[in-house]
This record gives sequence, C-alpha cells and structure tokens, in this order.
Amino acid sequence: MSENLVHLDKDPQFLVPEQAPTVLTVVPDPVVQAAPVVPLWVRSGRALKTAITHEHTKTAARAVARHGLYVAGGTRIVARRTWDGRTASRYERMLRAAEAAGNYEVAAEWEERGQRFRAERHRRRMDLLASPVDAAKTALVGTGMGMGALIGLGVALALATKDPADVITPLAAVVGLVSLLVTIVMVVWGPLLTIGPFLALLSLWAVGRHQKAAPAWALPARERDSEGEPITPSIVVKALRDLGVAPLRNAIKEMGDAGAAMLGPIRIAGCGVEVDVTLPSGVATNEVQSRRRKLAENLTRHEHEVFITIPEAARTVRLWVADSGALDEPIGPSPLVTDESMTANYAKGRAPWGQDLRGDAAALSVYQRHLLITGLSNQGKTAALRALALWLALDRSVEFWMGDLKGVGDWDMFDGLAARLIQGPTDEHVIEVIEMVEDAVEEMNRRLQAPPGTEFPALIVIVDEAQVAFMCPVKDDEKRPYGGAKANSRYYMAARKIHNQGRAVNVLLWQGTQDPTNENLPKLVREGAHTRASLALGTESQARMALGDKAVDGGAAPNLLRPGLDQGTLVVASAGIDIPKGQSSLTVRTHYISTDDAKEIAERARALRDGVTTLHTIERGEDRDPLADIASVVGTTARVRTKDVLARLAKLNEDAYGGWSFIDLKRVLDDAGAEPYKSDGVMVVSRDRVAHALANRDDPGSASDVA
Ligand SMILES: Nc1ncnc2c1ncn2[C@@H]1O[C@H](COP(=O)(O)OP(=O)(O)OP(=O)(O)O)[C@@H](O)[C@H]1O
Repeated sequence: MSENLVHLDKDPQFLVPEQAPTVLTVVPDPVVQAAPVVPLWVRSGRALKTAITHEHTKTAARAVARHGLYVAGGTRIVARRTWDGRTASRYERMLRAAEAAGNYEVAAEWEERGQRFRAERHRRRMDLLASPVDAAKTALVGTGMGMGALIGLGVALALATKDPADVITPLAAVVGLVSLLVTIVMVVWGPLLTIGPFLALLSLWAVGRHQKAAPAWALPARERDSEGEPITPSIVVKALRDLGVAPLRNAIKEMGDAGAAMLGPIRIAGCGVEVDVTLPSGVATNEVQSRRRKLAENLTRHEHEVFITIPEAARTVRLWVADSGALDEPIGPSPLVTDESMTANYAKGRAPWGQDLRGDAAALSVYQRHLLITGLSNQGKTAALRALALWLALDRSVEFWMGDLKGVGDWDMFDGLAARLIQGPTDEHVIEVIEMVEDAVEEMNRRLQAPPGTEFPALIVIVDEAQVAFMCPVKDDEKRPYGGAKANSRYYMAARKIHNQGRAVNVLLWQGTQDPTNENLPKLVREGAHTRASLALGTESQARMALGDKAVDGGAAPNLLRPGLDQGTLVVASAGIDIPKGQSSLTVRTHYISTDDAKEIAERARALRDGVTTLHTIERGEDRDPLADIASVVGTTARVRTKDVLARLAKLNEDAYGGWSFIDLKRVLDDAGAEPYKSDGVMVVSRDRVAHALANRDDPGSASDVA
C-alpha cells in the first residue's frame, strides 16, 4: 500500500524534524524599559489639574460667577436707585460733583433743587400723618354711599319686578363678586408666594446683566476684550481719572458716580466720537493735552486715534476719539478725479483737499494766501501741494510758474499748462528757480505800480523742495549767495518780498519743504505764509516751525502723526479752511491723486486753455547758437563784463536769454573753451577767446547749444 502512496512534497525528507521551518517570535526591544507606574494620587492630581484648568471649566466657572454677580450687582443698582429716589443723596452727589469741578453756578442750582426736594418730602410726610384718619373717613363714607346706592338700585328693581326680595339683589351680587375675588386671591396667593422671590431675583439679574454689573474677569471673552470698545461717559471719566493728574483724580473721586457731569454730550463725529470735557478747577488744559498717549491707552485706543484740542469754552478740552482702526481705512477718491466737469475759481472757490476727522469735506480757499507745506520725506507733501495746483489749474485765468527741485517728474503733467516749469536737483536748476522767483518779484513790482484798481490774474509761483534753494551754497558773480538766510541771500529775499507784498496783486508763493530746520526754512519765510500745513514731522519743535506756536499750543501735533502710516494726513492752520471755533488747526486726511490721475486732470485743465507754451529755462534759445550770439554781442571790444554780455544777450533775444544767469553764460563759454576770467576784479568775456572757440568748433552748435 505504501508504494501506492503519492507524496505531494517534492522532497519528503525535507520534513525531517531537525530541519523544520524556523518559528519567528517577537522579542521585546531590550532598550525600551517599561514605564514606571505613576502613583494613583499623582495621576488623579494631574487629571484634576487638567480638568480645572481646562478652558471649558473656566468658561463654565466664569458663567456661574457672572450670573451670580449680575444678581448681586443688580440688587446694588436697584437699592441705590431706590435710595436715590427716596432720599436727597442724588442732589448731594451732584452738588459735590459740581463743587469739585469748580462749577459753582451749577452747584447752587443743585443745592436749590435739593432743598426743594426736602421741603416736598416734608410736606408729603406731614400729609401722611393725617392721612389714616382721612382714609378711614373716606372709606366709611364711600362704603355707606356705595351701600346706599346698591340698596336704591335694589328698591328700583323690586318695584319693577314687584318682588321685595330684589331689594338686596344688587348688594348680594357685589358681595358674591367680592367673595369670588377673595377665592381667586386665595388660590393664586400660594403659588405667587412660591414664585415671587424667583421673579424678583430674575428682575434683579436682568438689571445687573443690562448694566454689565460683573467684574471684567467674569465677563465672556468677547466682552472682556475691551480693544476698541465704544466710548461711554463712564469710560471717558475713568480714563481721565487714571491720567496721572492728581487734582483731576481727586476731583473725580470726589464726584463719585457724578463724574460724567464734567462731560458734554458724546457726539458722533465722522469715523469717531467727540466730547467736550470741562475740567475741574486746578487742572490746566495742557496737562491733559500733554498726556495724549496715556489718555488714548486708557480709552483703549492708539495714540494717533485720539485728538485733544482746546475749544472756545474756558477750562475745556475737546476729545475726538476715532472708532478703533477707522483712521487706517483710506478715504475715497478726490472729487477732482471723480467729477470730470469740475472747474475752479481762484477768488471764490475752494480746493477739495480731503476730509477732516469728523468726516466732513475739507476744502481750502487759496485766494490771496501764500502757502507752505512741510513734512518728513515721502509723507505726501508733493501730492498734497499738487492736488491744490491741479484744482486751481481748472481756473483758466491762473498762471503757474513752477520749480521742482527734486525733478523726478512729479510735476511733469504741468508741461503745457504752466508758463514756466523747471525740474531738476542741480545747482543750475536751483539758480534757475531762484531767478524765476526773482522774476515774480519783478512782476509783482510791475503790478504794484499799475494804476489803482487794476485787476490782476493770479500768478502762482510754486517751489517744491524749497529747502534745496535755501541750502544752495553757490554765489553769483557779485558774491551774493543764492541760498541762505542773510540779507543778501537771493532766494530768501525774493521769497520775503513776495510774502510781504505779493498777496494784494495776486502774486503768490507756494512752497513745499522737507524736514524743516532753521537753516533750510528760515523763520521769516515760514511765518510769511498765510496757509501752513504739515504732514508727519519728527519733533514738536519742527511742528512749531511748520505751523507756528499758536497752532501747536492749541493742540496741533503733526509730530504725533505716524510717518509712513499717516501718509497724506496733514494738520492745517489757515483762515482759508473751516476750522471749528476755538480750534487753531484742522487735521485733514487728503485725497490721494496718483500721477496718472493727475495727468488726466491736467489734460482737462489744458483743454480749458488756449494753449500755453511752457518755458523750460534750459530749453530756452534751443534754435539759437549762443556762442555765435555771444560773439556778436561782444563785438569788437577786447573784453566785456559778463554782466554786460548778459544784458546785451537779453536785449538781442528776450525769449532765449532773458532768464540767463551768469551760470548759463559760463557753462556755454566753458564748454566752448572760452572761459570768462577776472580782469581788474570783475569777470569778463574775451573777444579773442570767443572768436577762437568759434573758429575751432568742429560741429557748430552741438557743443554750446543751450539745450
Ligand atoms: N493723500 C494720500 N493718501 C495716501 N497715501 C498718500 C497720500 N499722499 C501721498 N501718499 C503716498 O505717499 C507717497 C509719497 O508721496 P509724495 O511723493 O507726495 O511725498 P513727499 O512728501 O513729497 O516725498 P518727498 O519729500 O520724498 O518728495 C506716495 O507715493 C503715496 O503712496
């Protein structure tokens, strides 16, 4: 039988026990040690701690505490209201508050009211003493009359029904009604007694909850976070109390709950609220003003979101508090961009410049006012100045002479609009701009000498980056410095002359300057401007330079604007803008007009005009050959003074050479190799050198073109 057995294995000897398949067993890693067993009490402690500190537990505990405290707080509030209603304590408190605020007139009024209240109360009490007797009498008479009436009614009924029993029917009906009422009261009384206390508790809780009468820690997270919370009288009073001004703190403590009496109504003003605070006697307005940061933080705002100004009323500060974060929102586009049909009127119109903090439109009249805009670099000075010029350009009668001493093309769009446009940062540009301002002085003098009553169109002379002009170290051939602030400084004197006399004949100087110092913006020049505006600045002393002491003492603080973040926000001191009574300045968030938008507005302004040929000084005489012209005006004289050469050139061609300075002449001669030189102490041009240069010129015109 065994030979019939067929093995399924290929090789049955494979199954020999010693060659059986290897059995794999999992061997525990010897390195991993079994964790030591933590004692039960430690584990329980940890679990308890986790449970207690868990956010859910905290929230639940806070909720329990809060609602309990609402009841306690509500009881306190109701008790105080009741007490206030029944006693003279409210009058006492208001009297004390008015006294603490130094408001004696109001104090006298409260005292009188208190006395009136006491007298009334006394009368009521006396009435109360006599009233039980009166009440008993009234009840007796009332009952008697009532019964009489019911019996009378019963008699009438009995006569009608001919049933004598009906005499007492009405009386019996009333007795039945009374007994029914008694039964109802008896039924309801029990449950009422049971739920009454709960209802009372509920109403106390509701009062407490409504008044948020629980400490901050017990409030829900959403309410605990006071960042940007709305401004209420109690928050303002608390913020003032904690300002660190001792007399103010003491007075507010003295006033107790009546501290809010110091505040006027809290009004919505633009993207924030405004409130006037009448300070207690002994507290000066500038003491509050100088603590702006602390006040802002007490009001859970950033410093730049709170503005403190001094209104007309004595001992009063006006607080404007922005809605949290609202000042970081951009304001809308300029009407100049959105309203394509807008035109301007120099004399009667106002330039739409931006919005004040209250959200009202801030528009500036530029009529007969010199202008000065300062600020740190890159805060929007050029944009603000340009916005005014763009608006005014929409009055076709206005002529512009412009000098931009940065020259990166910010004013390019005025090409073909402005009669003169000089753009560039070099000394030569500075000199051209200064000569342009001197030309404006001449124009002003011409106008001043015109017959009285002559009307003159506005001539707006704009110098952007004017600090460059003040800092120019170059001297002219008469050794007069172009820059500086000396009596012979050319820009300084020209600016002062226009400031002194230009207004009446509509020759106005608008300057934009950066980072003012006494050197780059001399005192007399900054004070000659009627409209002074400042973007963010570094220090208070700079703010004083920019806006003047009066504005800064009245609360103007461009030094507290945030460089970079408050681009385009400026503080203006001017009679040309509506400033609330008593304030000395206005903070304006200007509309930003981008260069592309500015180009479009300038295009519209150009379309209003017949076509203006803009004179770029450096392009003057483009078609002429200055070296040849110099040779011709020198003529046959061996040496001619540079001054005379300039005068003769101007005579030869006013357009090409009228605005030439020594620098222009020198540049042409230097380029040609015919430098002017000194002879007998004066600069002269040599006939021979010029002739020689002319003869040797390879390519006539190219080297010496004034292009
Ligand atoms: N009204 C505004 N609102 C928002 N941003 C503005 C406003 N005005 C200017 N800016 C921003 O500020 C930048 C700088 O503006 P602008 O060139 O006018 O400054 P500036 O003070 O003249 O600078 P600089 O002194 O360096 O010439 C602009 O490119 C723009 O981004």
